[in-house]
Amino acid sequence: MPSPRFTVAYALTPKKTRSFMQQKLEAQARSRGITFVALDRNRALIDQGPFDVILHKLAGKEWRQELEDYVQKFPDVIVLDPPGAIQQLRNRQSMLQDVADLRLTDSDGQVRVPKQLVVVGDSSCIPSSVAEAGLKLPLVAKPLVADGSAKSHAMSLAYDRFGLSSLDTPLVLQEFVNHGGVLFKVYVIGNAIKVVRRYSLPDLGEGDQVGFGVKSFPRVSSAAATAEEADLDPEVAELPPQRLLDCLVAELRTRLGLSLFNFDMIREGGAGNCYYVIDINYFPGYGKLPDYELLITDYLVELARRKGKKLGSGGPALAFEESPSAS
Ligand SMILES: Nc1ncnc2c1ncn2[C@@H]1O[C@H](COP(=O)(O)OP(=O)(O)OP(=O)(O)O)[C@@H](O)[C@H]1O
Ligand SMILES: O=P(O)(O)O[C@H]1[C@H](OP(=O)(O)O)[C@@H](OP(=O)(O)O)[C@@H](O)[C@@H](O)[C@@H]1OP(=O)(O)O
Ligand SMILES: [Mg+2]
Ligand SMILES: [Mg+2]
Repeated sequence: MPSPRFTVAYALTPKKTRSFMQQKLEAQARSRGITFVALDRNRALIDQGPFDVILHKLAGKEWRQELEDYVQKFPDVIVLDPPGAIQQLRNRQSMLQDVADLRLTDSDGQVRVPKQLVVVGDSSCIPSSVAEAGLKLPLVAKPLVADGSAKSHAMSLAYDRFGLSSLDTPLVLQEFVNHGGVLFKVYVIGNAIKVVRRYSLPDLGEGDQVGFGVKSFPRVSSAAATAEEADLDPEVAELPPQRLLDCLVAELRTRLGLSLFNFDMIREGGAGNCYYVIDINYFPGYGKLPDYELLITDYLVELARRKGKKLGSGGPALAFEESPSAS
């Protein structure tokens, strides 16, 4: 009798499909009884399947409706993650609210969010709003909406109040926190947590780092280049305490209702135990994470176990295997 397989359908952008659906993931998953199936976006979702899991990162009301209809028809399907929960991360105000509410403080450190201000009105009011809110310059200006578009990643630094009114609204203005030029990307995959170091913006306010007006800056921390091997100051490079991360992740998983996300964390002054979460991303670039195929597969196997499915092996995890056989 053929061994039961666990079918994971995916609906991702072409860019995400390329970075995530690597051969090593498909091979690893197959060797443990899991089959990936690309959803056909030209056909109604409800006419496809059935599937055990739907992995997705697509925007739009239509897609959301399709998912809801599918869940009604197949209530046993696991949707990673529920669209309603993902929605919270698509706005940089609601994104950090759970971290702010958490007020996490223990013997290992504190976790905060930078002081921030949301401006939705005319940009001419930004200078007075900043003064009224008591925000300290320099500020990071971020588009309010984080919908994955290139525009939603267009960041600027405001060194002084001149030029603030030239910024595009709606936006979030966040106090810049000096952190030694390194940030920690904390990846969450179910119960698994992986932390990597990435280059970040240098500290501001010293020597030639003093700027004027408002300047845009590139996507410094999402580059594939990691700061893992770099010759960093050991204090700056020291990872956040594991216990603090465990506690933070457990809380965020519950509060956000998500199991696939990452967040950017910085350490104030590059030393000490005061941390800030500055960004949370749904279904981030796992493909850049070493051994991500093992972590994703482990999580899917765990989901199968929870569904009471005993998985048979689909063959060896050899990277040169052809596409998965039908279930
Ligand atoms: N409050 C802050 N203090 C200091 N540096 C910051 C702050 N906010 C952002 N940065 C720097 O700017 C970068 C971009 O900001 P952010 O992570 O919010 O943007 P993003 O486009 O959502 O990033 P991602 O590519 O991770 O989705 C951060 O990785 C960090 O280097
Ligand atoms: O493109 P990459 O692989 O770098 O992944 C990035 C991902 O883009 P993708 O979803 O198009 O893949 C981004 O998603 P959107 O906000 O743009 O939706 C965001 O999650 C980044 O934080 C990810 O970078 P990471 O944080 O993992 O370094
Ligand atoms: Mg970020
Ligand atoms: Mg982001």
